[in-house]
Amino acid sequence: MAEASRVLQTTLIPSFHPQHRSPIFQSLPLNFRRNPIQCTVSTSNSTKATVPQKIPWGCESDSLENASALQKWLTDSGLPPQKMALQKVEVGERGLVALKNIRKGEKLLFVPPSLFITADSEWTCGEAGKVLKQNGVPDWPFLATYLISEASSLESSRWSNYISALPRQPYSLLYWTREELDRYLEASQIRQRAIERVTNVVGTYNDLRLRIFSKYPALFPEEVFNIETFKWSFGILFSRLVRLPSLGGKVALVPWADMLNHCCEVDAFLDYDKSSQGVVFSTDVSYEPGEQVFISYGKKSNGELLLSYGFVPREGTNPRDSVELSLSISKSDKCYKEKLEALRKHGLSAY
Ligand SMILES: C[S@@+](CC[C@H](N)C(=O)[O-])C[C@H]1O[C@@H](n2cnc3c(N)ncnc32)[C@H](O)[C@@H]1O
Repeated sequence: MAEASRVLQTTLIPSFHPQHRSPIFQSLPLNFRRNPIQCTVSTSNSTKATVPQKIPWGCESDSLENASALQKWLTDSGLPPQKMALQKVEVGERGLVALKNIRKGEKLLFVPPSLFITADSEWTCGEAGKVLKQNGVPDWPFLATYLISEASSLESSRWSNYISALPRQPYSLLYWTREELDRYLEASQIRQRAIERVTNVVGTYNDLRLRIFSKYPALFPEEVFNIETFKWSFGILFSRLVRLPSLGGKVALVPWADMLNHCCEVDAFLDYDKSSQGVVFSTDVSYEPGEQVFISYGKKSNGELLLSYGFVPREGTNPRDSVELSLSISKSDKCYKEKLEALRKHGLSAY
């Protein structure tokens, strides 16, 4: 058997039929099919009674209640004056909106490194950070644990204003039940990747619990470090962590920059700018006051956007949307060689 896969320009995620919506979808506006589909479903009911069901920090995903405190803290912490403000928006619920005219090609943001959250950031609970380092915990689980630790430190954490403005439940496939993954992603290869992602997050948490948390219960109490808080922190990382090519691919949470929503039609990417020493992006379109400013999260299909960021762009607006199809040719096929050659001519790999 020779197999080849090809990326075709088509819609990846089957549309959600209102009759098949789970409770969260039922609360969406009636015109939800015209808007990007935001995807968060109920949390699992397998948690123990001692474990809190709701994350006690952060805010509702469309809430501006902590926005002014966030903006003040950012300014006090060295963020230069901005041409954008955090506001409610039509695409992405909250986002950055132009306050002044913004020219095409203009550099924006300038978030200084002192505001980045990385694996090198200082812990409010230094002992906990030391234990994770001693155990060689890799960046992602390290940062996920760091975020929970800082969130639970409340006002003592230097990130408290930032964490208070993060969504209490990020839009993420991590909150979908297995039944929902099976039902809504039935025809999509994203289904398998989503199942693997959920399994990895649960496995990572279990591994940390067995190897580290259970040995240091005073530093990592289960009421704080549990699967619900890990789903939250991984959901935040998946949807907000940026890779900075100019810093050797370092990953960081960059407060303020992470308030920018994605648009499939722009080509503007976050990166560290060595000359201004901050995270910036250059716009590739101009904006007038009141317009939402967008960046690109990458040239991703709808399925990939759903997998990482928990949303699907409005139907027909993603020129990068694609689906993988497997083609096969039987070796006993009389024209096996010719067909293989024809595939190769079209740039398709075969094995
Ligand atoms: C980096 S955050 C952007 C800021 C976010 N809107 C907020 O209020 O915190 C990424 C999240 O924003 C939302 N988002 C970004 N771009 C979007 C879009 N084009 N359509 C719908 N939601 C979007 C998704 O919930 C995604 O997980």
